[in-house]
Amino acid sequence: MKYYNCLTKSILYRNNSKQLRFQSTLNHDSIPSNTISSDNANHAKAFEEKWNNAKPYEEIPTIKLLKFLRGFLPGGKYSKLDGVQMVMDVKDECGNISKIPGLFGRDDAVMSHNPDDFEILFRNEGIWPVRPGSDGLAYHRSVHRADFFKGVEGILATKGEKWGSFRSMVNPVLLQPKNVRLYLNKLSQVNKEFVTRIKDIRDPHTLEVPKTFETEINRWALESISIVALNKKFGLLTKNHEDPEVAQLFAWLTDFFTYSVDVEFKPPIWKFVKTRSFKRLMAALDGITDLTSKYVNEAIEGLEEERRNGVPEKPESEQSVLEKLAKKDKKVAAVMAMDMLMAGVDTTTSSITAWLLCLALNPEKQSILREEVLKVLPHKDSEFDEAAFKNMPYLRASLKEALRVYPLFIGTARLIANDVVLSGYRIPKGTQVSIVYESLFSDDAHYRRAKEYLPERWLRSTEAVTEAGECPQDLRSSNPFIYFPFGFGARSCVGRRIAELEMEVAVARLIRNFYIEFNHPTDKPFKSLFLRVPNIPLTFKFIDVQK
Ligand code: HEM
Repeated sequence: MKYYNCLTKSILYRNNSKQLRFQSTLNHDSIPSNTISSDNANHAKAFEEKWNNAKPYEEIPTIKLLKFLRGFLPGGKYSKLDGVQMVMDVKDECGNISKIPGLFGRDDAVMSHNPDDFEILFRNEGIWPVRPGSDGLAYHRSVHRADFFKGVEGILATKGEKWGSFRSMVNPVLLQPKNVRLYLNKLSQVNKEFVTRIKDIRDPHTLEVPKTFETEINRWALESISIVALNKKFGLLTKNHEDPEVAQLFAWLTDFFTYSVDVEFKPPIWKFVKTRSFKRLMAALDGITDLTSKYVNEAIEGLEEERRNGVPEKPESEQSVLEKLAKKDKKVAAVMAMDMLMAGVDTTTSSITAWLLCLALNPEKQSILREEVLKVLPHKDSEFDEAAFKNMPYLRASLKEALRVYPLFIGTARLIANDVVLSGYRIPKGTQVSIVYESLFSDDAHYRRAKEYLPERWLRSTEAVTEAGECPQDLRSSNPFIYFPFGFGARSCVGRRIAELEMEVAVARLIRNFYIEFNHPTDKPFKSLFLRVPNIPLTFKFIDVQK
């Protein structure tokens, strides 16, 4: 009986997600035009009614301008809060939808915690969606270092058609699973080195790694992304782990995320007076630009020298993202490689930390994962077979669940491209709307047993997966518009496939080699800068798996 219940729910769930995909790629050309016009007319009428019945924009609960401003002064209530705490404080005061007053020339921003609004926002993000919140980076690239970035400001900082042409060039290289899997073996090599490094640095008695393990994960992350972006090995997990240039790069990346919070979320005084945070942000971005462009130039020169020396072009499977894109446009290739180095270190560091913590704190789930890994990696140093690697549902599910338990970002934002009604209020076209999903992830109203780490939620199984007879569908949210850790739509994370592959290859190798434990307090394991970063010493215990 349980089997049939699960089967039916599974079919319903799949239909639901198919519908979601269909709607998002809806091609009106394939629908008879008379259907479109009558559908459009009905839709317009229904919307007009909804709009007329909605409450005016001005009535959205808000915090009075002066009170809000005072909150940021020394001793004010926001002055000591991090980004997430501030967002939650506003939610406590105003409810599920609120309006953050615009200050110093910045527009008001609407913030919604209501999942019914999320779908409406994404359906109305327009052809070239704009995600606000990168003003500092955009200023750096279009004004401060216009000399360098002129005309090619990169994905993170560009808007409109220019962003569209950039993205359409990099999507086929970065997002196609076929292209990404080409890096499987190279990444596997990095992770064998990671295993050796862990054995070298762990305490021989306690088997715990030092408090500085976060830096080792940073090194793993940069080593992994530079293999993909530049086809370059820094050797950070072997002989070059103390590379001073790379240590400086990590410091600049930390500054980038730290000072971005002040520049993007606090009153933008920097638009009038260059504040200390603004100057430090520009300095960090200057450093990142100069160093990553040095790496990119070295990689391009290396390629050109090979050509000059008559070395035949490498097969697709050997080429880096830089090499593939350079064939289309050299400058785009260089800026994209820089974006990847900027966006691909702290993101994967925090996410793999989250995953390792979840597995360490849930040894029974770790054992299930190890069983699956043993089939694909029968020996500790076995290589990944692509077909077998594709068939690792528990690995994939356990990553998805880790990103639910400890999400990297608390939400995302868009400039809305049409008039819409959100949570019963009229929101005019052009308004900045942030959606915050993080508190929904840990809410039992949306996820049964929300506080528990249950990778089973994300399995496709048609059988009951828990002792209580629950199927995966019971454990997932019935609203498909709640869970999107990599964002949604055309402006979603371009590095998603790479990030997933890097982390999956790493965790499979680590779990094959070690039983992982964490025997220290984990009350607040992450703090919020621009993104979540580890907040505790990552003293994992790595015990060798014997066979
Ligand atoms: C687990 C790791 C990662 C997570 C959870 C993550 C998540 C995200 C999210 C939520 C967004 C915003 C999406 C939206 O607004 O709809 C984003 C954008 C982006 N991510 Fe990632 N990311 C990760 C790793 C990476 C990596 C490794 C790269 C480098 C290749 C990368 C490059 C980017 C870029 C360039 C954008 C901007 C895309 C655009 O605006 O068109 N990310 N990411």
